[in-house]
Amino acid sequence: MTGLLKWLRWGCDGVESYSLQRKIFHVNVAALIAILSMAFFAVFNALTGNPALIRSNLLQIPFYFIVLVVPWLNRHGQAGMARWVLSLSITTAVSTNIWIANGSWLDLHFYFLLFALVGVVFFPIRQWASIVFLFVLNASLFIYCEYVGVKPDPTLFLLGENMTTMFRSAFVSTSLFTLLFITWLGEYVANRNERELEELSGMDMLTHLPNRRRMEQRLAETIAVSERTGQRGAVLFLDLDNFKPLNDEHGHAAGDLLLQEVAQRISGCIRKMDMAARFGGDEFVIMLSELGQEQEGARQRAAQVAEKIRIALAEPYLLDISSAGGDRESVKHRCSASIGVEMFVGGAMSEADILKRADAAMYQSKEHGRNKISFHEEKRHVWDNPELPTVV
Ligand SMILES: Nc1nc2c(ncn2[C@@H]2O[C@H](COP(=O)(O)OP(=O)(O)OP(=O)(O)O)[C@@H](O)[C@H]2O)c(=O)[nH]1
Repeated sequence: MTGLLKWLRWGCDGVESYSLQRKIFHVNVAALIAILSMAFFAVFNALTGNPALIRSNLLQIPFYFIVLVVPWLNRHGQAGMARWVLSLSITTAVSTNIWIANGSWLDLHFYFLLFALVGVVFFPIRQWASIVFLFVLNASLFIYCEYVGVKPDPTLFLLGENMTTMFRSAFVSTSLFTLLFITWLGEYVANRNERELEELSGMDMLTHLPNRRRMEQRLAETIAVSERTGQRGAVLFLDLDNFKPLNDEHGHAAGDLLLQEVAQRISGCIRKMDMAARFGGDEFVIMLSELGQEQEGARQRAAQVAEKIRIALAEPYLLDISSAGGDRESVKHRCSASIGVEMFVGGAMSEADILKRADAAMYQSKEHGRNKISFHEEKRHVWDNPELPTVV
């Protein structure tokens, strides 16, 4: 499977633009689909024993080789050539089949509809003339076959009625299914690229807060500074309580609005030198630095900020959302947060350990009835001291 994925990604590595990478990937995937479909129908054709269909199988042989060249061209930096080879060879393969054997009798020309549309998937939008050319070429071929018609080889009429219906349904449905698959694949890859970009940019696109990666980097830096200065810091792990019902009742957009409002309220409770990040879903992490060198004082300061945030988030939310009919309505919603806190000083613990402990403390808050703040208690967990039994 990884070998196949590597083959499908031939030519993508080293291409800077995500959009071009996507086009190259689609061309390789389409080449694979073309080869598999030709092979699939070749087996069917052979099984019928019909002379016209067997002749069409033989005529398709060169196209297997031509289409196989496509990923190879991509791999050698010839993405433009690969697009044209694929686009023209699939149209020619189907045309040959229609004019030499099938005619328009078996509805194979529905593939021209697919080819008319996939230009937009293969070519960058700025090459609009190529997209339009492929559209006009394939759409004209489809219209000609559908309304003027191409006579099939007379031996094709020897196929029984059932077999004819089966071929027709197969050609129409596989061409439409391929279109659906390629469109879905485009969406899937675009979404994945968006997530990757978000990750790289260090920012959460919904709330405009830093993301997990950025927070982990900053935490590592703060630990290093703390090692030098002896200044204590704290990590607050925050998870909203009963957030899911808001999504379920008023839709995802309402949930998004609430997350944005939560981000603003948290930002309003902390100093410029601190940092709040969205870790994903309804989880946020806040890092407080320079809380002083004295343990109890630092702990109290962290508790004050956590309490300020807890109170701010428990205030009612007025969400301005659109109803299904397009009207706008204001929804009043109440929501709270469970917070877990872990204190740190110097480099005794890694950033991953600190986050893990703050997360565990947050779960204590959930267990104790939500809308609570819990500090991570030393020696509570097995990983704190493997020699001690876990205290529950
Ligand atoms: N609107 C919206 N919802 C999201 C987003 N990311 C995750 N979610 C939803 O957030 C919910 C988080 O689930 P939970 O934390 O288990 O739900 P909860 O109701 O808060 O449960 P408790 O934490 O146990 O109180 C899931 O329903 C996700 O679908 C997002 O970006 N926007």
